[in-house]
Amino acid sequence: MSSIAQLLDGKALAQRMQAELAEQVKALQKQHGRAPGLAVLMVGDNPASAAYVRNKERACQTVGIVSFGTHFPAETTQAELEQTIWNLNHDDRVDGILVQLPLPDHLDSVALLNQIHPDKDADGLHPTNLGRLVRGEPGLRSCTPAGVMRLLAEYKIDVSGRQAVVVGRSILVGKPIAMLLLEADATVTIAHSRSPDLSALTCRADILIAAVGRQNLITAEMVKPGSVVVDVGINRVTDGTGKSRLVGDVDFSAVQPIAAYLTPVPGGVGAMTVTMLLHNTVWSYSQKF
Ligand SMILES: Nc1nc2c(c(=O)[nH]1)N[C@@H](CN(C=O)c1ccc(C(=O)N[C@@H](CCC(=O)O)C(=O)O)cc1)CN2
Repeated sequence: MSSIAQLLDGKALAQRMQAELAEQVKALQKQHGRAPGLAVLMVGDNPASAAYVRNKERACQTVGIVSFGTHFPAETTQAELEQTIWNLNHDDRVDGILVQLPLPDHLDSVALLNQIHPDKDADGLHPTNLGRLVRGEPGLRSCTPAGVMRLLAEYKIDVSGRQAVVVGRSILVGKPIAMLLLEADATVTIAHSRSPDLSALTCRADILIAAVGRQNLITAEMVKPGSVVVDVGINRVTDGTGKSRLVGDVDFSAVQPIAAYLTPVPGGVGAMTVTMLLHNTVWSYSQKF
């Protein structure tokens, strides 16, 4: 008899966490006389980025974080953005700063992220915070990877001593999630576009993290029966009728009868990303007192 994977419901967990954060923010505001503040820098008119930024601003409102939205035209220069970050670094009302990615091609995103003060680095992408992560020290953790770990913990999925395979090596997801899994005592393999025989690696995984951004990259044959499959992919596809929808990197319907746990897209990891950003902003604020 075949069973079906239990879905890891990121949307429900994100809602519960936001309710808790709202209580925490209310108490902190009462105690310290101001609410935490988050500044989101968006450059250009990428429609997906604009939607994510709107979601972030709405989520701030939900939990009582003050959001300082800054939307710049696509032709904004590196120097102008660096000046803005300098101002935000020195603004006492601002506890978290993030630069919505991707940026237009003429901008150097790495150089820009490096300008954010590490204590206000709400996305956890500054070299200091990535260094703290590697050293296992407290610090701001990247939102999507932290959301994955929170989701696994919620479902009491222990990764200690288990084989984890991360497919993808981005700074935003692949590398930090690998470090978080390692910190939680998993045996971690990072696979990428140059890894030969990807299936041989993924089939060994007790915990499989797909973070590439390619629809149906992970097929049923690539999944170990009874494993935990976490889909971090966000791919917008258009069907025959012209309707667009969001899918992950995992062939969901084929993998669902094989895995023990599986994250849906949407409603899985993506739903946790914004909540972890709010969590980071409140954490940065709390560190000041
Ligand atoms: N500075 C950053 N830029 C980007 C990040 C990031 O973490 N920091 N990640 C992505 C985009 N992103 C946040 O910015 C993000 C992606 C997806 C979701 C999300 O809620 N997904 C939902 C579905 C939403 C929908 O229907 O469109 C889900 O999967 O359930 C939130 C945030 C790239 N840029």
